[in-house]
Amino acid sequence: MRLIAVGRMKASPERDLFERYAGRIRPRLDLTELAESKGSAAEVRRRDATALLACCPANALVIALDEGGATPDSGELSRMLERWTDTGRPLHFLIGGAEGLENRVIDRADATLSLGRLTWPHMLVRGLLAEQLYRAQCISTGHPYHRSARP
Ligand SMILES: C[S@@+](CC[C@H](N)C(=O)[O-])C[C@H]1O[C@@H](n2cnc3c(N)ncnc32)[C@H](O)[C@@H]1O
Repeated sequence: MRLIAVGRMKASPERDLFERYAGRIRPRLDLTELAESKGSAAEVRRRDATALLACCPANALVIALDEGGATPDSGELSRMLERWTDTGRPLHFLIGGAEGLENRVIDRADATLSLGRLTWPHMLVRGLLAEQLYRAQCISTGHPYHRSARP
């Protein structure tokens, strides 16, 4: 599994959060960081989109992180992750930069995923995603990390 994200993360609490959970995911979640683009908002979105898409091979199953994407609960995400994994295609998760994702990225994506309607800082989204992927795997394997009080 690969995460492709705009921006280079310095040593920070956000980086610690990402590494804590990314290190627990199997197979590991590899990170590709892209340099922040410069220019107008539209140029930044276009350059980010070009760079993100260039990292996705034709056979990749692309999941774009976007506020307007699908909003599964953790159990549903667990089942989605199982289905994506079962395709045998390499999973590529994409996180945009400060200007968000151009429509080209959404159009290429096989799925979109929202972490809620609130806009999160893109560096924090990495850690949130890694935690949810780890949680999804724990649900699939019955690991007690995930506790659900709901049916
Ligand atoms: C700071 S946000 C960009 C906000 C931008 N104004 C927009 O409308 O997309 C940077 C990136 O973080 C991710 N992101 C932020 N909040 C998110 C959320 N609630 N769900 C999923 N992804 C999110 C998306 O990939 C987004 O492109």
